[in-house]
Amino acid sequence: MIELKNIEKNFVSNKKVVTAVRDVNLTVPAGEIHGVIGYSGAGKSTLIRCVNLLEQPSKGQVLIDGKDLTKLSASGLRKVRSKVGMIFQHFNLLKTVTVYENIAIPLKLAGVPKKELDARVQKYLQIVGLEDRATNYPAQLSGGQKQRVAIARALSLEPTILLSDEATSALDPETTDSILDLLLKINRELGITILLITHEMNVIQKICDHVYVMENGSVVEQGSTIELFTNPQHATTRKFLNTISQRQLSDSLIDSLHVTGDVTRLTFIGASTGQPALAEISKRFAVTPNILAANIIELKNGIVGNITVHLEGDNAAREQALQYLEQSGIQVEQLGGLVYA
Ligand SMILES: Nc1ncnc2c1ncn2[C@@H]1O[C@H](COP(=O)(O)OP(=O)(O)OP(=O)(O)O)[C@@H](O)[C@H]1O
Repeated sequence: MIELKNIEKNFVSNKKVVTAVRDVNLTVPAGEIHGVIGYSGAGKSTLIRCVNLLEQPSKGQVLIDGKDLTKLSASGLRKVRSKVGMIFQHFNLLKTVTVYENIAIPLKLAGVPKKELDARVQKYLQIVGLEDRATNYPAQLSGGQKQRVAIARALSLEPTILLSDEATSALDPETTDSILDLLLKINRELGITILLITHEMNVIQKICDHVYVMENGSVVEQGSTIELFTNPQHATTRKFLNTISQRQLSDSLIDSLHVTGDVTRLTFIGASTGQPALAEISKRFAVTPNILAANIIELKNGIVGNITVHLEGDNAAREQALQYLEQSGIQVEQLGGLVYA
């Protein structure tokens, strides 16, 4: 379990104090995957580097499995740090040695006996699917394969926690997916707790249980991934969600669709995604729903469907139809400022 309590980090740059992280609190229970998302400069890297004290926080406490890292001796800190692996955007592999040595060297430094060392390297190369690449050099591997080696290197020290600093940001979408699948597999099969930072909403969507949105050093919104995808509160969260599915239709798009009435967004969560809700309101009330946009988003812990409709019908019929949808567990939200004439 990771607990950050009131973490603040200040840097002095050109005689000015820059507060990179301010009063951040977060708890990642054992076995979960939590993600911190934010734009460049939000403070994500500084925050994640505070977790293993690569950055010493200016204020606050960092607890790993209940132990406050800021209060430990150097040897105590080394012991707790060995439970915390880390992977990076640019992989940080040694270029002049083989894949095998990249994994073996940190094990030697950690004092793992030679006999066990070989078994560990083979085991983790197999877990990341690179057992046939042991004698290759990093230059002979693709970006995705390099990240797999970095993951094997981190796992071979058998941590309980993995920190991921933009691990997929240098990869194409398909390779990103395969690395995210690998992170999910090690979370599920090895029970490893993961805290990641990213600027990509699809990373949050695919593997996170819980999300923190960061801006100017602070967490401006947090919640379960499903909560954030269905009921975002902060403008920055909404902007990130727009990168996955367009939440708001612009006035010009509505005009171009010749829509003259209400535009309503319906959000279906879990079981409600299977309901024939639009067919039902057409049958029950004197309304005609025209679908303007629709999508379905698969999250780690569920499915969220969105349909944006233009609902035709008189005021009373539309009100009854929307009430019926809400009573069926569907979230109803009016978009734009258009009022039915
Ligand atoms: N060593 C440092 N000295 C001075 N200022 C720093 C230092 N490291 C980070 N900062 C400042 O702290 C703020 C947060 O930076 P940080 O790298 O943590 O953000 P980020 O969200 O990870 O952004 P990016 O994704 O671009 O790395 C920025 O204003 C940055 O300039």
